[in-house]
Amino acid sequence: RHMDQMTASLPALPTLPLIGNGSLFLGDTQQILKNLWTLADLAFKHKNSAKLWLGPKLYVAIGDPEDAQVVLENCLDKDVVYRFLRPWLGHGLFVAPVNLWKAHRKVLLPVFHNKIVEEYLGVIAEQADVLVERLNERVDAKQFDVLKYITACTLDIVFETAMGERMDVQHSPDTPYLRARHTVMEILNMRLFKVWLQPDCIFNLTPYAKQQRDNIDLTHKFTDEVVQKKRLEYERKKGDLKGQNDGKLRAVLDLLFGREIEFTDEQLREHIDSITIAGNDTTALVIAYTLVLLGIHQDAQERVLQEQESIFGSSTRGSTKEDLQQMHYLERVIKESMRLYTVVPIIARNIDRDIYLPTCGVTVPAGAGAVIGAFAIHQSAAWGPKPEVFDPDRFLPERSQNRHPAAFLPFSYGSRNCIGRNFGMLIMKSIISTVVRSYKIEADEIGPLKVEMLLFPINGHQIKISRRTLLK
Ligand code: HEM
Repeated sequence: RHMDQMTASLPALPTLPLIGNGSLFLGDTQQILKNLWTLADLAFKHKNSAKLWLGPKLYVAIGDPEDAQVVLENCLDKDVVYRFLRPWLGHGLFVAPVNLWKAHRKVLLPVFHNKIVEEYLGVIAEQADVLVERLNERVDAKQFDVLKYITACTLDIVFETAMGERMDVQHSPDTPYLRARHTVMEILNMRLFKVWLQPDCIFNLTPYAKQQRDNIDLTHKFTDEVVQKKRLEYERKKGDLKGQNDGKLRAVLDLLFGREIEFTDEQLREHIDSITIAGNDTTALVIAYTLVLLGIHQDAQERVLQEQESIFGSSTRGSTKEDLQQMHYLERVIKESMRLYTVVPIIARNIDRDIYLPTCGVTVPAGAGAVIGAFAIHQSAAWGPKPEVFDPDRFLPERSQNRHPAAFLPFSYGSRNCIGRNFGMLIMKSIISTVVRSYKIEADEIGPLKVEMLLFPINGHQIKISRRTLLK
């Protein structure tokens, strides 16, 4: 009651007894996205925020950059909804409680510094070449879903750079480990949107609980073995190679030994699993959306190609960091793709103390949750008229300078934003550069979308490709 009073000026959709607005999350994943848009439209008609009750818990849905900024800068604790990830990711960075997160993020931050991730460009270039080779089977054929090709490629990149292990998913996509990962993700997704499966006491009675446990065990065992192997290597080298680089790739895991916090093997596993899970599907999806958008907008594809030719001539070699720095237009295209198709559409935080939101003029009470609608903010008034139009030049510096800094948050915002965002940009630019130099892409509209943990097109990322004649 007290919470309801404090937030009385916020608009709300009608509630039902007990479940409140829980019905927003009933139905298929396409319907759920439509419901989220209904909520966003309601917020836009008021001061860009609305409230909803999920069972006994109050949430404030935020569609305003200023209010999003206040929450993301001040409330670093993740919402309880992320608890489903705990059995899998433990206290890895993604779901770690705030105190532990602060200490660990400080140690992990330098590992994702540009200077380090740039060392991974060789791995990225190699895997991009394999991707181009694999796509060859689709040349001049009918439309196909490009996401599965891209996902295999980003998995190879993220695994090798995070763990130092070459998985070769692009050539052998069907392994027990990958199957287990997939099953766990499917169960987590299902639980997120089937509210009746959320209480542990009910979930544990279903066969999914055992299936989840068995598959999580299998993935843990896999990462544990890699961690143990790397620890042995680290101990062996510690004595004779102080500070020297033996020329081998320094994967994220290698860099987590001997730091100011001595991570246990379990903590290492939790961090590495979090990184490979947070870093893969996100990156793959943005690449796939961008390729489809380039297929739809031939003028943009032509501009990307011209920029590529000005950097590479007719070469199909991989990108260096200097090359990537010159891909200004491609960077704008990728940003526009992330704005229109925000692959992490919602960010949910726990409000751990009363917090005043300046735009909606409401103090949100401690104990409530905040749902930042990144997908809605990306199409809000902050983007001027026609936010639905694909226009990469919105990101030109002169057109960006008056925009609110939190109007664009594909990687979230504030100190708990995406730690891998620079690495992600590096991968995305590199891969798209290689694909566009090799193939001309054609595509139709993306069509209806659905929200699972991430945002997917119902009909997949359909494209048609033909080989570019100019390039060898
Ligand atoms: C286009 C690619 C990517 C997108 C759109 C993306 C998006 C995000 C977002 C929105 C968050 C915050 C999630 C939340 O609070 O609910 C996040 C966190 C995170 N991301 Fe990314 N990400 C991308 C790539 C990567 C890559 C390449 C890595 C690592 C290899 C990575 C690792 C992480 C980690 C570890 C976190 C948790 C950070 C923390 O809580 O301190 N991400 N990402």
